[in-house]
Amino acid sequence: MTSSDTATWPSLSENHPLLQLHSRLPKILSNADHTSIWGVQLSPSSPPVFSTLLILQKYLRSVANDVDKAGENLTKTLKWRKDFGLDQGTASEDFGPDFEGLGYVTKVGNEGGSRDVVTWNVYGAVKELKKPFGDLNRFLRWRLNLMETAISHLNLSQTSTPIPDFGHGPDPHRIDQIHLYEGVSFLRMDPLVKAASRAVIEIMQAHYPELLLRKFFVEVPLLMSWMFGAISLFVSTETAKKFQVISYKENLAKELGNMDDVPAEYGGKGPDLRTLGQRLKTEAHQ
Ligand code: HEM
Repeated sequence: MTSSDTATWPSLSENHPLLQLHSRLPKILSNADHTSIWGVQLSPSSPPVFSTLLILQKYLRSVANDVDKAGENLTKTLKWRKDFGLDQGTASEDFGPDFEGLGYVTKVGNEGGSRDVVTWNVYGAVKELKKPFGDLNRFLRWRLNLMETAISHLNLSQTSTPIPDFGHGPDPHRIDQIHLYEGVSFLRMDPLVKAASRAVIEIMQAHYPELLLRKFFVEVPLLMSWMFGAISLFVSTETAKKFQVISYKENLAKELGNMDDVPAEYGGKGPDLRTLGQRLKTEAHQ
């Protein structure tokens, strides 16, 4: 039993959309033939389990409490997770040298005194596009592995922090994402990058609702700033509102609101990304 199983959700009226969606779980789970998501085992038991409500809340918030739509979307996600082979609890895959140095997960302290999970995508470090992007399926497995690792650090099955204000306040269980574009040397939209970014955007939109806190695009070369508008066209308005372009990498720490957990290269006082990423891994195993 986890601490989340015993935590109490703020009391809800009988007709609350969250309880309506919860009552549909047995059908959703049997239709999808899959019950796990982001480290949480969805449970239809009553009284409802805290971690199950946290997941349902995200699905409801992403569709303005439309219970039918939330149920449909959750069913699709669970089916997709099963097909994609997520939640199998196997040892983490080694993606080899083509992905070396391209992605990190760290934590950055926030104003509230806790720490936000952050994913770093160092796309500017890609020298040969074919290496990470040539095999779309392999790239997707790598990118989603980074996302799933970041989510695992939210400890959704353990937490007892509900979304404040009966689900209307800011969701504390979200992650920051940072794209580092320094050194990008491809001035046109390569078909491989186009295919990879479209596929990730689609999957994130369909299967990772309410998980993005903020998204930073750092050191976008002036000649490529048009790409921001072009790619943002495929993203929902709600998501695009969370985007921020940072022209000078030294300004990133200030925007993140933390010095100690951000590498000196990005205006902080912390060590490099490799060290910070390793630090989080060690912490998680303690
Ligand atoms: C050739 C260099 C580039 C590569 C390899 C690249 C790669 C990617 C990939 C793989 C994604 C999918 C989302 C993710 O992984 O989180 C993405 C998304 C995106 N990229 Fe880039 N990109 C490049 C250049 C740019 C530039 C110059 C801009 C301009 C700011 C840009 C803006 C965006 C935006 C707005 C998204 C959508 C974000 C989202 O919804 O997740 N990209 N990029």
